[in-house]
Amino acid sequence: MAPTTDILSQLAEEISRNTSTIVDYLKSNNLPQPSFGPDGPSHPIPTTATDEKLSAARHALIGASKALHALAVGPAETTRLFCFNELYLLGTMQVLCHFNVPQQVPVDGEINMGELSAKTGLREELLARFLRMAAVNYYFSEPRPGVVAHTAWSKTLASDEKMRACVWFRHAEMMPSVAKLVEAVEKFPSSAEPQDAAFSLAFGDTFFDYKEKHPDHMVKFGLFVDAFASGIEADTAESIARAYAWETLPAGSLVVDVGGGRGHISTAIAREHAHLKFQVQDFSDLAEESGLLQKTAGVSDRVQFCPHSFFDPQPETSRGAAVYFLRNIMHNWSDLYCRKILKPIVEAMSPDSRLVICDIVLAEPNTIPNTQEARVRALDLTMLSMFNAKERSYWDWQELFTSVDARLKIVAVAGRPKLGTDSLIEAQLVL
Ligand SMILES: C[S@@+](CC[C@H](N)C(=O)[O-])C[C@H]1O[C@@H](n2cnc3c(N)ncnc32)[C@H](O)[C@@H]1O
Repeated sequence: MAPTTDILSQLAEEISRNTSTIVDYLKSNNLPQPSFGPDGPSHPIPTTATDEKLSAARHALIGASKALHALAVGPAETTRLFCFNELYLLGTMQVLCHFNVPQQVPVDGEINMGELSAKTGLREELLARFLRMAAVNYYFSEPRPGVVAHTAWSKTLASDEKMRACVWFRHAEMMPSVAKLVEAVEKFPSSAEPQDAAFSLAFGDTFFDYKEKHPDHMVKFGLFVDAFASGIEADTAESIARAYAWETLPAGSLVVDVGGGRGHISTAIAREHAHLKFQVQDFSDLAEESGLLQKTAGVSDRVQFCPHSFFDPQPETSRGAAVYFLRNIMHNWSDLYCRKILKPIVEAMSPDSRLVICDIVLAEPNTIPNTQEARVRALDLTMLSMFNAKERSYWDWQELFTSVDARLKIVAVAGRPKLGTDSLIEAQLVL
């Protein structure tokens, strides 16, 4: 039987209710209302993971308006026009960023198309076509024919190279990898090897080996990661420093930050918890930068860098540590390689040692807001296409741990509202 429920009105009501919550919040906190204009706020609804009511209203509003939009367009039209706009919007934004168009449009004024063409070197007729495609998607406006101005959206790209790196990464690395997904899945349906991932088929090298040979990609990837990690509900070093009971560890306890990069997370934790010592393990080429970071932060006496590959046995100096901490490491690797990373850690753990992993714990389908789930599903497939790796559910984590050592059991998981997308998964050798 054909559906009779008036779902459009239900969604409209949900939109109206959550809009009121948000508008009231903005008014009572004297905050600007969202706007497309160049002076519109870049984070109009300033939620954080801990701001539960506002965050829930925002997710509900986005989710209900997404559903209402889908129902209004309808299934056949959605499929007929599948990703049509998004594909060319991505290409358009990459062209505009490549020709430095966002930086050449005055942030609080206008410029005519001819002048902009001369400044950017992008032929005027092409410039106009790309700009008009961008403008129907809220990036740039044409207040009068032939005149260009910023919107709040395009303004985010004008002064922030990290934002431009987001466009670049999606276009230059994700799109070619996505185009190779069918080939990767057909040729290597159950491969655990990064060299069989879609990225490697597209670029002829694994993700990080390619970066090493193309430093320009490495730099832009770093900018992209920074932008991604600083968004609404992102997990900052500071939130991680507060999300775990670091204060309960005995004075002088050692935390080993495995694959810790320059050690920015250890530094943040060290600053808040003066009774702890840290060993940051990563490739030796990060030693200098790491030392500088610790010095600037005034924690050099408690945070030391140790060149170490996580596939090798833990050094003597870090055996029996209080905590082995791994942030955003495991989701870059298949189970096969995760076992190779965990084995030397487990061998070094004492019965009191904790393994603390900071990564996503995938929720069961349909148990979190659609917008949040869509984001982690996309992250999961990013891990597949870039590395042949994955995001994991609670049971995936537990199964992985058990496959390394039957005694390794999850003892706690800290997630929302203390953290945003990631969780802290704490495991111990339980005899
Ligand atoms: C996604 S980053 C995460 C860095 C850091 N944990 C953080 O949360 O910002 C992955 C890190 O793993 C490091 N890495 C990759 N292979 C490694 C290996 N075999 N041994 C040690 N570190 C490695 C990289 O150099 C990089 O710093």
